[in-house]
Amino acid sequence: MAVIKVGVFGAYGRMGSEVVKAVEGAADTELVAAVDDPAERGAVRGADVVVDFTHPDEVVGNIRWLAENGIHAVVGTSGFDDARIAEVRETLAANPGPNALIAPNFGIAAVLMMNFAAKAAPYFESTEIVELHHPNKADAPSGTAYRTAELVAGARARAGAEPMPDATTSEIPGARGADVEGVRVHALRMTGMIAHQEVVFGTHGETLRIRHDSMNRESFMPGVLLGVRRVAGLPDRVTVGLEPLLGLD
Ligand SMILES: NC(=O)C1=CN([C@@H]2O[C@H](COP(=O)(O)OP(=O)(O)OC[C@H]3O[C@@H](n4cnc5c(N)ncnc54)[C@H](OP(=O)(O)O)[C@@H]3O)[C@@H](O)[C@H]2O)C=CC1
Ligand SMILES: O=C(O)C1=N[C@H](C(=O)O)C[C@H](O)C1
Repeated sequence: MAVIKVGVFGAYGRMGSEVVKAVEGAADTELVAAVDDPAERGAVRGADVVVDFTHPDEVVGNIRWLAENGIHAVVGTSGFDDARIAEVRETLAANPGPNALIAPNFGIAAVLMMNFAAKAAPYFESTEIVELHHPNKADAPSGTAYRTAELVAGARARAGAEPMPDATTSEIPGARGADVEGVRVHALRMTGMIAHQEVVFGTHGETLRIRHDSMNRESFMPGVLLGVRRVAGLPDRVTVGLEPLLGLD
């Protein structure tokens, strides 16, 4: 059995420490370096794949460094919009060899929640997203909520949906949440929470709620290991989302 050599960026953080345990616990992966300081990036030289769970301000620089050093990147760090994804695509194009997999959420159930939300969206006049996270989270809205809003907006556009009804003319700033491609996203930061999201749909006489809850951070690890195992063989230099690895559209 071929063993994949893995480095971890953000190794002492909430997610990175789980990744270290998962990589050490799997029979087909070997931990070569656990890095929590950008000055020590060089320790991952010799790795086939580096997993990044760091900070939205750091991650694009980390991916660039990995691309320049010929190492595949499996990225969970949030904070990616279209401009950042475009920057990563340019970086990878300039450095032939390694691939990057950027997954807004490595939870298999979370990926299914996003997929189901996109499928449901064309059938409802209104869709809004409520995400709930622990109060130590740096970014809002969450990467998962942002990605869900993009998927919902895309599905609505392809179906020729009208803009969602909303008569608000007077508003305390923020009361209606953030507007992501026409989809309202509301972010709660609560002690006691880990990572949760509800996509709320409404039409005449009916509503639907699709809810996902991460109960612990270990739950993300099967998705992370799947990414580690598959990133080198992905057909595209940059893959966004775990969907293609799960056979989802
Ligand atoms: N895709 C997914 O499924 C998931 C994604 N996430 C995302 O992962 C990211 C990390 O979350 P979380 O683990 O809670 O955050 P933490 O703050 O607990 O961990 C981040 C760690 O990264 C370190 N770090 C910061 N910059 C660098 C760098 N350039 N190189 C190496 N290490 C660095 C930090 O060190 P220091 O504190 O000293 O700065 C810290 O120890 C967030 O963006 C979060 O949204 C989280 C859960 C699931
Ligand atoms: O910061 C977190 O905790 C999480 N971040 C990711 C996000 O921004 O969507 C994934 C998950 O929600 C946990």
